[in-house]
Amino acid sequence: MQLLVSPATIEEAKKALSADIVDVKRPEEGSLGASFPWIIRAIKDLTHKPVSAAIGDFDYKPGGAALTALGAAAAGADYIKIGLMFDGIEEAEMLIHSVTRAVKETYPEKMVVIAAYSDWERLETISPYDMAPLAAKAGADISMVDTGIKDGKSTFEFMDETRLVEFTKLNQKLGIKTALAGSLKFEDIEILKRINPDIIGVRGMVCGGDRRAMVQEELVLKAVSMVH
Ligand SMILES: O=C[C@H](O)COP(=O)(O)O
Repeated sequence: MQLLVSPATIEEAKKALSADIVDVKRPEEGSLGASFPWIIRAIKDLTHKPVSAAIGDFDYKPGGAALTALGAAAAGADYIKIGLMFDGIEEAEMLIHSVTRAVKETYPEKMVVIAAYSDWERLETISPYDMAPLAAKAGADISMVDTGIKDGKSTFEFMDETRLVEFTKLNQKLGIKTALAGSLKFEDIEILKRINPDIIGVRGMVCGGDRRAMVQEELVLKAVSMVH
């Protein structure tokens, strides 16, 4: 299991370099809010670790999503991560295909991460179970869940251990990796190890519990030591 930590600034990224993957995002713009290309590039220049970039909680706009994905890849992101903030299988298929093609045509080695939300029922968006086969079919690399509304409620409040194991196994069967996130806490790490996704993603945990605060280096080190 790898640890992905989401800093919002270059200063925070310097405190997150012990994570396995450094994930650049702009929390003010949403759960998977996109940052600026110059921030992604500057963070990429800080480290040899893989850098991930969130590109937004997207409405059904496949053209905009594809161009944004290519922009994040060109800025240096090794993982390009998009959230599906809409419903509809055909729409999701079109958007996932467009984003994956946009990245892979120019950067076949880069990873495409498709996220659906653990709180999809309250958001009325596509479920992670419906998203996963579409991500696998399009040739994306990682199927992810995160909370779409960041109100302190954790993914575990919407998907219990059984449902997260089901999601992880579905991805394994489809030949795609699994990432889990959404207000995860230190005390969840043992359960997460049992579920055994490929990646867990955190921000609030390493900000002292409040994702609007700053990433703290000692909490990143604590998370790294607990995960590995
Ligand atoms: O990709 C990971 C997310 O940034 C998780 O953020 P959070 O732990 O504050 O919910």
